[in-house]
Amino acid sequence: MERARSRSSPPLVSRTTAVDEPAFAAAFDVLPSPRTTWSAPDDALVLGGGAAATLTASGGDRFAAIREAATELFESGDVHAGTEAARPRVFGGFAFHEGACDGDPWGPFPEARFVLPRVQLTIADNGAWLTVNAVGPDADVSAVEDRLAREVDRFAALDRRDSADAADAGRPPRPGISESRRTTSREAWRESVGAAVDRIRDGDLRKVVLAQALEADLAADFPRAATLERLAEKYPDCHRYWFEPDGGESAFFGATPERLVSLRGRTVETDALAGTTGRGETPAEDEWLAQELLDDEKNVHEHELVAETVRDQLEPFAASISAGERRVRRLATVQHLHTPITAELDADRHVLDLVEALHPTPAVGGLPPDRALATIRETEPFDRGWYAAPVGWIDAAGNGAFAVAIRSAVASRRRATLFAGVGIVSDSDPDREWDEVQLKYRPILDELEGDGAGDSADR
Ligand SMILES: C=C(O[C@H]1C=CC=C(C(=O)O)[C@@H]1O)C(=O)O
Repeated sequence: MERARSRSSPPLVSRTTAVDEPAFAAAFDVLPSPRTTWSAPDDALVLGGGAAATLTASGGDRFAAIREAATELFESGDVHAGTEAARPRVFGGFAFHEGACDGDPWGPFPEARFVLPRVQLTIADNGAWLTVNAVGPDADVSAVEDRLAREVDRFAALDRRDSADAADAGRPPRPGISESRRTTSREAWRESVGAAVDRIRDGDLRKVVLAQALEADLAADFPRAATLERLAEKYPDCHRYWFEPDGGESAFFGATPERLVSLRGRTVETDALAGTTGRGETPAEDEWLAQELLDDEKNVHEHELVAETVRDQLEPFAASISAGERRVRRLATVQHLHTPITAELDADRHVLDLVEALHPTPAVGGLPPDRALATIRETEPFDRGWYAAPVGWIDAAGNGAFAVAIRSAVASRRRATLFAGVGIVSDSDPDREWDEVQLKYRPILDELEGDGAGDSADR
């Protein structure tokens, strides 16, 4: 089993200065690969370019290995961050399970990979900040300060942030899809959902989340920055992420409504999110669908299995746990049942202890976890890679925030592979679950299909 390794060793030097906010696309395009973006509803937007340090790991102990490597990286630092949001953080993610990155399109993705950006633009409530980080032999204070001065000049020459309308007018169009292939035919889907339902009715399983993948050939080059901007406008209250492995040929990205866990000090916030319906054509229809979802036994059962399990998994770490009221979370393309859960820890912990304990929640795995995972591996004819796995950041104090990487895809210049899944319980109907998968492709598919599109891939 590979151990986590840092390609450089501490100490770390980090310098930050305030800058005028550039246009997102201009900043994204000027940053070197590997690029990272991270944005959460209650967090700053971060754009990272290059790697001052890269932590990778694989195997069953990948969470512990990354925790150790991050702790070592942050052990000794000479940091002038200027603002909290620009403090050194490593950004990245994990594979769904061991061996999940073996097949296409996951070749360039390790089973765990976190990057301390070399150059980082942070856009926070208190302004825009530019940071240069260096680790090991590069960690010379005057070299870092010189590099920061050069980066400040480079960023000062970029276009300023436009109004949303002006930015939209200047963006490349959506690429369009010339051809698409599914991993799973409707017939194969009916069979595997039917088999899962039988196992649930026999008492062998309680729930399993089965997913599909959709590979789309793009009719034009994938417009990376424009896609991220459009997702930000359409999904402002989702976690949005972009991770490039080495080489920058492809990237894993998405806009997920599901937080896995955030830890600040001893305060934990997490969500149970499961149970889905569509959006209505009118506000009244939306309300009707939301009420139907709240009253629907199958969806409430599917949701409660997640909420209960998240509470149970936090229990060993917590001095107290409280769950909010179950309600409907409305997104641009779907509505979900949502229960916010908070806890106070009984001792200091690293965020990765919680990530490891919670992943995979039954919103993306199932119950009992081992049997559900075995069912997923036997049933799904593709590798999940980082789909439905934890993505997020870690800081020097062991705080962090992780989201569940759903509503996601891997994209290269002319191809994208999209992933989406559904929770199967005893009264799941294969055709309704099929339709729900198609709804869950929408956030990414909407950004790929051409604007005039007769090229829809998911009907
Ligand atoms: C597994 C996915 O969604 C999960 C999150 C919210 C609702 C879900 C559901 O209702 O089935 C899924 O558990 C996905 O979008 O790929």
